[in-house]
Amino acid sequence: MNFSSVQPKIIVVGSSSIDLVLETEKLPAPNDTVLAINSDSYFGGKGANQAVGTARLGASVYFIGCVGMDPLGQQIMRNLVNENVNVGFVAETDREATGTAYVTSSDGNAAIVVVPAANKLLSTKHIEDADRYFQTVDLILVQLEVSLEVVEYTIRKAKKYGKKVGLYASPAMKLNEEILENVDFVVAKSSELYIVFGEEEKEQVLEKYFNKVFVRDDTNSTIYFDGTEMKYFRNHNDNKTVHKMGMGDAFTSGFAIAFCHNNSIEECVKFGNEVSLKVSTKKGSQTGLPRMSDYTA
Ligand SMILES: OC[C@H]1O[C@H](O)[C@H](O)[C@@H]1O
Repeated sequence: MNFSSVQPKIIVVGSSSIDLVLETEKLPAPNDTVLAINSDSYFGGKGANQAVGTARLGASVYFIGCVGMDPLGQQIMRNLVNENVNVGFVAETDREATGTAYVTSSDGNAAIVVVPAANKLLSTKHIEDADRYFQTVDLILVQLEVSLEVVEYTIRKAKKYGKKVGLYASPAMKLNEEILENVDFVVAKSSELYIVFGEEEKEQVLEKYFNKVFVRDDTNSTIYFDGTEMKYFRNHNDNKTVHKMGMGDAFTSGFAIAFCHNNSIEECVKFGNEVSLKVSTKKGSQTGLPRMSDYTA
């Protein structure tokens, strides 16, 4: 794994939120009432998680998102600044509250309900305002917690300037061919593949989008097709896994950093898995994200 001395520049377009996590003995079944063992709040949102993930790994990161003009929005802004993420393009709105995610967590597994709120007000105008920065960065990262219109607009702008784009296809939705053609890598969950790609079988999807689609499951394994054979890598440590939330964002962050440093696809996947494993050892989507010093010291 090679980390060149050139600092990668990344724009992350996406959501930010406060995650309210209720820990329970078991995830409640429909119509159940269960008691929480404890409750806590963490910084989250797939966009902000990836902004923090890539910044901790040494990138210069611009986050483009939208928060409410409320105390939670201020906390998110302060956290991003503390994490060395540039917030010059984060919009603040008085029309919606800051996004939140309600999480029930048991045995490390999480059931998440996202309230997009201010995140859904992120518009193509906000992306346009950052136009000149798109020309200067190495990679743009997007996920699906902001409007599809914004995601598509971002990808088109990135391509206009010949920039690389990575997409974490979560929460899952059907992606159109234009998106799939124009992104350089897509991270998707195994259990949601049929939603993102329609009816196609996993093998078919991976072969069609070889070296482009990376499918993960919650045992922290990643599978892809390299043009010749299926490749499968797994980093797992049952004893240390306390929290599976945020593993996809962490994988995407690690993959993105390795990609910006021009490593092979295999190295990108291995590093993504490693970063994802780290985040699973602490509660919260951002807490356990590793720093570049963990790898270069
Ligand atoms: O990917 C994990 C994230 O999904 C949800 O958006 C939560 O905010 C959580 O931080």
